[in-house]
Parts: sequence; C-alpha cells; structure tokens
Amino acid sequence: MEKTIKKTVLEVGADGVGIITIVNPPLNLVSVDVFLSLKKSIEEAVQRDDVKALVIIGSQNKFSAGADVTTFGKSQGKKAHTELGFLSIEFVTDTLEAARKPIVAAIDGPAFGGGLEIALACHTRISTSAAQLGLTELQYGILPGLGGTQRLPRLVGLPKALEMIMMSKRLSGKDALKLGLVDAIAPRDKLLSVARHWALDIVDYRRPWVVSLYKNDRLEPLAEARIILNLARSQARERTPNLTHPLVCIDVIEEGIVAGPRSGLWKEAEALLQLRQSDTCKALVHFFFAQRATLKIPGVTDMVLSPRNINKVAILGGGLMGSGIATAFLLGNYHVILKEVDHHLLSAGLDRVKANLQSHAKKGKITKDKLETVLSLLKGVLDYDSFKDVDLVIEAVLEDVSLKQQVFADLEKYCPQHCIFASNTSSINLDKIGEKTKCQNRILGAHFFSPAQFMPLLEIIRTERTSLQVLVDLLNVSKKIKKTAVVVGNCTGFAVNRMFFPFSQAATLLIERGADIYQIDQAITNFGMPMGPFRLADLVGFRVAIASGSQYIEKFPERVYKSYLIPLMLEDKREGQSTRKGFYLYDEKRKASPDPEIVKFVEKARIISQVIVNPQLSRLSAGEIVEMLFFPVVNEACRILAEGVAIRASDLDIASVLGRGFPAYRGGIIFWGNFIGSRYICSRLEDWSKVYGKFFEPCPYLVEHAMNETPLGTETKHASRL
Ligand SMILES: C[C@H](O)CC(=O)SCCNC(=O)CCNC(=O)[C@H](O)C(C)(C)COP(=O)(O)OP(=O)(O)OC[C@H]1O[C@@H](n2cnc3c(N)ncnc32)[C@H](O)[C@@H]1OP(=O)(O)O
Repeated sequence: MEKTIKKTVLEVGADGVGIITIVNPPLNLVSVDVFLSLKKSIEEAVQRDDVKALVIIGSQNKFSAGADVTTFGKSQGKKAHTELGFLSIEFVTDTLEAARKPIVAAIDGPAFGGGLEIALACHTRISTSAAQLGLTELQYGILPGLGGTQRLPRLVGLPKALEMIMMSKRLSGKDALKLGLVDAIAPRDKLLSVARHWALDIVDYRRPWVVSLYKNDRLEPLAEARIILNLARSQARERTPNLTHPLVCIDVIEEGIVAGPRSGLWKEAEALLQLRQSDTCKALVHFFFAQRATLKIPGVTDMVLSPRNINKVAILGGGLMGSGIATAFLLGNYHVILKEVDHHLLSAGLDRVKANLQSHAKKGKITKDKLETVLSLLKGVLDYDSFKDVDLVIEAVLEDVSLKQQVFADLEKYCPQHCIFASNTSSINLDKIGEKTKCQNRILGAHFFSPAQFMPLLEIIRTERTSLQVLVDLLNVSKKIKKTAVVVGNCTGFAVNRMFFPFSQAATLLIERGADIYQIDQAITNFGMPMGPFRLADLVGFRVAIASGSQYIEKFPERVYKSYLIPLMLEDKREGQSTRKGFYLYDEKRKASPDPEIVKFVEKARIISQVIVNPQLSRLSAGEIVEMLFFPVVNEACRILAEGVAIRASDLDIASVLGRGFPAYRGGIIFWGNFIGSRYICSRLEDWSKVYGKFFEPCPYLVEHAMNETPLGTETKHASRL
C-alpha cells in the first residue's frame, strides 16, 4: 500500500478562504513531501467552487525555516519530482504563482530560504513584526533556488535584494515592511484574519493582485542594474576571493534582468543543482550544524539545572582585552564594574570602553539612547569595596601566574559566596591560577578573543573541580552576550591556542631554514585566513607571544620548536604593530609594508639556532606552505581529541573558525583534515619529522586513524576535567 504523507492541511472557511497550513514541526521545513502536498492542496483549492482565495500559513506560529539543509551534498536520485525545474518552475511558478485564485502568505516566526521563496511567489505577504525573513542560502554555499534570485530584486529593488542575498541577512517583519518585502504587519493573534480579509479584498479588486516574477516597477534600468551587479561582483571577490557561489548567484540575477525572469529561473535551477553538490556546500552545512551542536554538552545541558541570575559583572583589568570584554557585557545589558590598579589605567580603560561603544553607535549597531543607557551601567573602581554583590568576575590582568594567583585569593575575600570567578587567561593552567584559593569549584576559564566585543567565540574551560551549576551559569551568560561557547577541558593553551601554537612555530621554523616571511603570510591569506602568522604576531605583540610561548616550552618541551627570532627582535625594541615595527613596518594609518631589514634578524637567529639553510624552502609553493603550517595544527587538534579536552571534533571546527578565522567554507580544522585525508597528512608529517625533527612527528591518534583510514573525530568523548 502506498504511504500517504500529509504535510499540508487545507481547511475552507465559510467566507470562501482556503487556509493551507504547512505542518512539518518543529520548523515546517519544506521537504519534497511538503512541496508535493502543498502542490496538491493548491490544485485542489483552485478546483473547488467553494474556495475564492487562499492563505498559506505555517503551523505553531512558524511559517517555514526553508529546505532541509541536511539533504545538500547528497545524491538526489532520479525521481520525477526532483527533476530540474520541477519545484521552482512547475510548482512555485506555474502552480502557486499562476493560480487562478489569489494567495496570501501569512508569516510568523521564521521564513527562510525556500520558506520565504514560497511567500515571495504568493500574491501578498502579511507578517507579524517579530517574524524573521531572509534568503540565507549563500550561507550554505548554494543560492536561492526556488525563484528568490528573480523575485526578491523585483519586490525590493536590486541593491537591497543583493544586500540581503549576499550577506544571508535576516530581517524582522518590521524591517521587511520598510523594504516592501511584506505588504502589511499584523499582530500574531490577528495575522490569519488580516490575511483572510486581504485575500478577499484581492478577489473584489480592492487590493492589487501582484505577480512578483513580472513586477518591474522596482527594478533598475538595465544599464544601472549592470553597474550595481558589477559593484556586487567586486565586493564579493574582495570579501571571499576563494568562493564562486556568490558570483554564480549574481550571474543568475543578471540573467533574469537581461533575458527575462523565466530564463533566470532556469539558470537558477541549473546552478542550484551544481552548487548543492560542491565541497563548499558540504563544508558550510557542516559548519551550520557544528555550531548548533556546541549548545549540547553531555552531562551538563541535559541535567535539570537552571542558570542562576547574573546581574552584576566585574572585570579586572581595563587593557585591550578587559575593555573589550566589558563592552561585550554592557551590550548584553549587564551592570559592569571595571577595576584597575591606578587612576591613570582606570581612566584609560573606561575611555576604551566608551570608544568601543561609541564606535558601535556610529556604525548604527546601537541607537544613541541605547548608548546612554549602556554607559550608565558602567562603573570604574580602584578597590574591591563594591564587589560584595558581584555575581561574576572576569579577570583580564597580565599573563603572570603569581599575579593571577594573588588576584584570585583577593577575590575570594571580597566577593559573595556564590560569585563565579573566571579567568581570561589564554594559556595558563587554571588549577595553577586557583592554587591559593579554597573555592576551586567556582573557578573556570572564560577565554575571549580579541577584539572581545566583536569576536564571536567564548572558550569556556572547566577544571576537574568546576561545578556544573557554574558551567550552566556561564553558558547562559554567553548566550546573552551573543557568543558561541565551546566548552573544553583544562590544559596548557586549552583548545584554541594549543591547536594553533604549532602554526606560528612551523612558520618560524621554515623561515629560519630559508623560507620567506612575506611569501608565507601571502600563502596563508590566500588560503582564506584573515592574516598570516607574522602579521598576526605583530598584531598580538611580541611580549604576549613570548609569554604564551613559554607556557608551551614548559609543558611540551619535547615537541616545541624554540626560536630566537622574536626575542632578538624584541631586544632591538621591535614589539610588533604597537611600536610600528615588527615583521612589518607600519605607517600612521597602521598600513603594513615588508621591512627589508628583517633579514638581519633572521640571519642572527639562524646562527644561534645552528640550523642548516635549505634553498628549496625559498621556493615552496603556496600549497606546500599551507600544508607545512596547518598539518601540525591538525596533529595538535588530534592530541586534544585523544586527551578528551574537547567534547567532539566539530567543537574544534567551530573554535578554529570563530576563534582564529579558519575559513568556515573549509568546514573547520578537523573537517578540512578529513577532506585532505588523515593518511596523507600523517605521511607528510612523518617525512618532515625525518628532516626537521620531533616538531612534525604525528601523534599516535593521527597515526592510528591514518592506518585504519577512519575519519578523525568519529569517536565521541566527554570533555575531560583534566
Ligand atoms: C532551495 C532553498 O532555496 C534552499 C534553502 O531553503 S536553505 C535553508 C534556509 N534556512 C535557514 O537558513 C534556516 C536555518 N535555521 C535557523 O536559522 C534556526 O534553526 C531557526 C532560527 C529557524 C530556529 O532556531 P531555533 O528555534 O533555535 O531552533 P533550532 O534549535 O535552531 O532548530 C531546531 C532543529 O532544527 C534543525 N534545523 C534548523 N533549520 C534547519 C534546516 N534548514 N535544515 C535542517 N535542519 C534544520 C536544527 O539543527 C535543530 O536540530 P536539533 O533539534 O536536532 O538540534
């Protein structure tokens, strides 16, 4: 017997309006079954004499979150309903949009991707003000594939449509109304009745019957459109030079404008078919689910623990990190105390926070009123007197173990019993930091990334003694300050910095043996990193680089590559960008240019290290540079997995992308490692370790996976509380 899968429900009211409800909870994703059912419902309604008009709505106040992205990258089979153009042309255009009865979309909750594209083909859109609308497809390496590339520009004009599509921008119903993407706003409890009346008004010619695909009044003339499209092309090339799907999408939009929307629809359908099989699409879909997975921490988020209220937060240290963290908390509407050790440092710290917030206001990210409100939540102090009702302290003082130990011992004296103590250390073991306290169950790491007000990652480090309640509390805080939290175990460098310390070490090892600094940085930026290892060292500053490097030298002496290059440069008063001299020279606008004098430091370092220069290294290809810098990172990530420091491999993917700028379209460090193949990575590391020593030696975890040819990170471990 044939299985009937009913995903839409048609109900006809006494007023002659047929209500089609999409029922595929929780998000009413539009699977092929949903489309087939929707098609059937529309065809039935069009045939019925008692139906004058239609309204499409989603069950449970959610219109539709679009297509099921898990199906991308998989074979589509040869079923008739997945044939090219079936969904977009035969269904959305020739059945829905061309229906002989008007159809109104009633939108609440999400209307993304294919969900919004159904709504775009309806003859009117009514939404709630809180509804969320967006063509988010580019975020998954594809393009809007159900006519979105053709209809959106015709509804809102080309510049706005390009902005929405290129940035996968999500709009509220209120903002969508301003653009003309929706026609009216209704409160949730009146949404259906407003949509019903609107549909009947169309029947009675009191409202226009708009077919978006052929709407021309918002579309720019061809010559102007071409200029706008070319500008979008150059912006896409600049923003994401390694990605082709944004350019394909622009071509498809152009096709519709030049050759007509139907031709655009065919080109769109062909492009979707290609793109959904691409490696970029697979990587970006992985990234989407990996980010969602960070919210689920076995043994923590599945326990019945509710987060406690955190109202007042204290930040110790008003330097670059401390002021950035304070800014992030203020933007999350927390009361913030910023503590410094003297008046001069305090006023500098407070000024930094104010400047950060003002820059947010200038960019339109917060209103002037919000700026005032947020500033009123900030207080600067020089002592611990006002710490008696603080709920959370984040320490961001210098990376000095004894200083941090003293600070934590003081905190224990002045703060209430429930107060959480978090350290923003980037590499010091938390057990050491808390050694002089009796409240180790309240201590954990809250590692922010600079600039903390922008960087989306928060690495939360739990120790063996951190209580579950404290962890749950900080996870909740991270949501409120809009950070993606990755929970890891306690060890030197934790997950992010530990994974990446071999990256800069490999770079120095190579230049000491003959490779070129600027060639390495270029190869790494071409790969998709925001900057190369030497430009990054300049930005971070050499003092910080040496302080954190010493932690690895102490903890992993057998495999650390010890270079004298940075200490030599420091001796010559080069500290990186802050002194306008590092591996690069910096002008007053912080523009970097290569420094010919750098050779002299490299030669000195070579002499001290007694290394043999290999002329072949000066001719390394970009691909070889990428391998020699990133395979050691994959290797260290494998050690982190083997030790159970990370809960799952995909957390390291998220950490590498959101904390270090590893390109999301490569899926993250482990995903990329699996794409390259553990066998190949392992064999290259083995080869290099024979020439350059233990630094490159593959770890047992990597060797085992290479031998068994199993993907890295397939086994699940609970984050250890080492
Ligand atoms: C052909 C077309 O042109 C192509 C497309 O339509 S591309 C798809 C476009 N759609 C999107 O971008 C929407 C993506 N989803 C979201 O942003 C968010 O899920 C949301 C804002 C809609 C809802 O958020 P929230 O209420 O917090 O629910 P959330 O926990 O994220 O989702 C519930 C479950 O659905 C899954 N899910 C969400 N959207 C999904 C999608 N488009 N495909 C597959 N699974 C999806 C989530 O992973 C989660 O799974 P889990 O319960 O196993 O963890």
